[in-house]
Amino acid sequence: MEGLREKLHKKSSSMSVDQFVSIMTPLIDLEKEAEISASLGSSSSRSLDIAQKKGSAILNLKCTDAQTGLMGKVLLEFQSSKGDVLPAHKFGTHDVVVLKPNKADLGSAPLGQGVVCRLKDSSITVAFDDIPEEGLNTPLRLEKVANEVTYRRMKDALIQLSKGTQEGPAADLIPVLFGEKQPMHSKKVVQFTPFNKNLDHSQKDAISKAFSSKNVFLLHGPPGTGKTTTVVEIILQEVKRGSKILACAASNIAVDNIVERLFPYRVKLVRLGHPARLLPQVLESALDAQVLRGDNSTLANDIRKEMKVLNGKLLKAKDKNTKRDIRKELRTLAREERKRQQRAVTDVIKNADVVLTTLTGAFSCKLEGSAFDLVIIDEAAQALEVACWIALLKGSRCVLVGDHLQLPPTILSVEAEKKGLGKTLFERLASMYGEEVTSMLTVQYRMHELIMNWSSKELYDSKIEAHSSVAQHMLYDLENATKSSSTESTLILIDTTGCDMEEKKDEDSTMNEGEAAVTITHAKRLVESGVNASDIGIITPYAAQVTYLKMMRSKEDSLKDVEISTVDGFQGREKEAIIISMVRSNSKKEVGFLSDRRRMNVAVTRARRQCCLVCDAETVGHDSFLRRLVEYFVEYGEYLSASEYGHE
Ligand SMILES: Nc1ncnc2c1ncn2[C@@H]1O[C@H](COP(=O)(O)OP(=O)(O)OP(=O)(O)O)[C@@H](O)[C@H]1O
Repeated sequence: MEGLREKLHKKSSSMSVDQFVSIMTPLIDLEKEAEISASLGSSSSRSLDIAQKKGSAILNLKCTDAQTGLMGKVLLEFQSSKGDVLPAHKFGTHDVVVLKPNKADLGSAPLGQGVVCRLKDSSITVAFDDIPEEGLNTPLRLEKVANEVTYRRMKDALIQLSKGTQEGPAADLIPVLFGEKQPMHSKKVVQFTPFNKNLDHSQKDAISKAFSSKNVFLLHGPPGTGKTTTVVEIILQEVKRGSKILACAASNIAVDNIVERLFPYRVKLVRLGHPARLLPQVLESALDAQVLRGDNSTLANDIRKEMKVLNGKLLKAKDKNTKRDIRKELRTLAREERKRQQRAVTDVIKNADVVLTTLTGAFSCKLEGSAFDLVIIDEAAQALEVACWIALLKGSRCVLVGDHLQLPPTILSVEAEKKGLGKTLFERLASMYGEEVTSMLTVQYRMHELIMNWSSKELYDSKIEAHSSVAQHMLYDLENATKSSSTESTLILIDTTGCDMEEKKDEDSTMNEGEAAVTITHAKRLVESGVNASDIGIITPYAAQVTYLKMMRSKEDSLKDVEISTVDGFQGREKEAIIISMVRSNSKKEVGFLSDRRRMNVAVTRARRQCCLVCDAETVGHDSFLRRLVEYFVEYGEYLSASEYGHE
């Protein structure tokens, strides 16, 4: 019998479709407004210098390279006119940007619009559909534009959702995801012969549970436990059983990751999406590439050639009747060409067993009318629930993959955040149905067990175990690395308490110069002990500290390949050695958003062999969760005072 507590809990997490649609619709608008005002709207009266400071424009650029690639796209590379590191900015790969002459007014027409496809410290590469006709030899600027398409698609999905309860492929799934009907499973334990012979017991258990679920299954994957490995096996097994699958993730990189891992198994798959957003190694499986290879596409091409000849004849023709006949023929050919093109696209999608795309990409008109037996959503705990619905509406069964104990999606609008836009479907279902629909992966393949144990105890009921291949691995076991005072410990705490290293406010962020110096010194010592700079990551919760650390890194040649990022920006990644700069150090003992358990969970679990925490133990220790973290490092690691790192 279900207890009262469970019932109450379910009730608080469930709401009707109509409630969901009416709560979310205005929140999507709020978030769109927030994104527009964070980027550069044409009506913005702010000056360009402020825009650059805010990171939404990069001024004084020169075009340093032009190449064609990506199925006819033009790739232009830009560098700062002075040739140094680009100023701090908020541009990310896949962002939509416009190119303008540096001096042009804010609201002026752009030379072109494109998608960022590569970012380095000193250059940014953008993919344009066509090469801008002029102006490339003059000083230029790039502006970030809000991606309004995403919001439009989410709102359309909400409209479809409110209509779709009675009809459509997801008609039986929707009531289960809103708590109106119970999830169903087949009683039989499903046996299967794995394609991947190395699967561990928790991965196999999760996969058979996924097979027996008739509507929804949550694959809970704590850091390093092989979520993608498990997703790939689920896809392979489902294809073997004859299912047609839509596999999505919030980010392009996660989608490409699955595509790459499916390649060796020769699955019939197609990847939908803008070529500039795809990894080069998966371009061959892109829809555009497959359409170009199809018979219908060749026919469409022949028709276009014929039309060109007819257009030539039309220009020369004098007689009225001849002209009329040619026009008629052209119209027929144009219709035929369109039909062939569409058929080429439909053929590719119809023949594929697995269609892969981002969640917003699942809205593509190319999938209109397609229904899937299974929708798989990776990174589901990092995606807006509304975005998940774009994909979910196309299937009758779903598998959601993620970890709600890591960071949720970033919400720009404070109000939308407060009103629940950031609450994910994964989290909602996990609290509504719990173990009934969930399996957690429990063997991890990334971290030394000392790094893992803290996270396992604090967040995963001590259920995670380290695989023997990583449980004891040390930094000095890496090729070229030597055993030294810097490499011999798995956990290091460098305490800045009493070292006069106070934090400093910087506009809407916080930084700590003293702590940055200590952090850089530790990175240098690791490199001196033979650790590759590219195996080291420096992460910090604060954007201003990232900028300051990058500036310091630019003065140290040996640290060129050390990656520096916010914690949020490093989710999903890993490095052999991670140095965390916690920044907060103040007499009021304020710790701000450091106290979010999920953020520190992500930070610590990025490290494979060494995790070094640089912090003011007295300030951060004011928060009980952070105090336990510091105490853990003191007990199981090496404790050092920042004063030992001061003068290098
Ligand atoms: N059963 C297994 N046996 C051996 N190695 C495994 C197994 N499962 C996963 N791994 C290894 O663990 C690492 C992480 O796995 P994978 O790439 O599937 O996870 P991910 O989804 O990228 O990461 P995370 O689990 O952190 O989300 C990979 O190097 C993978 O080869």
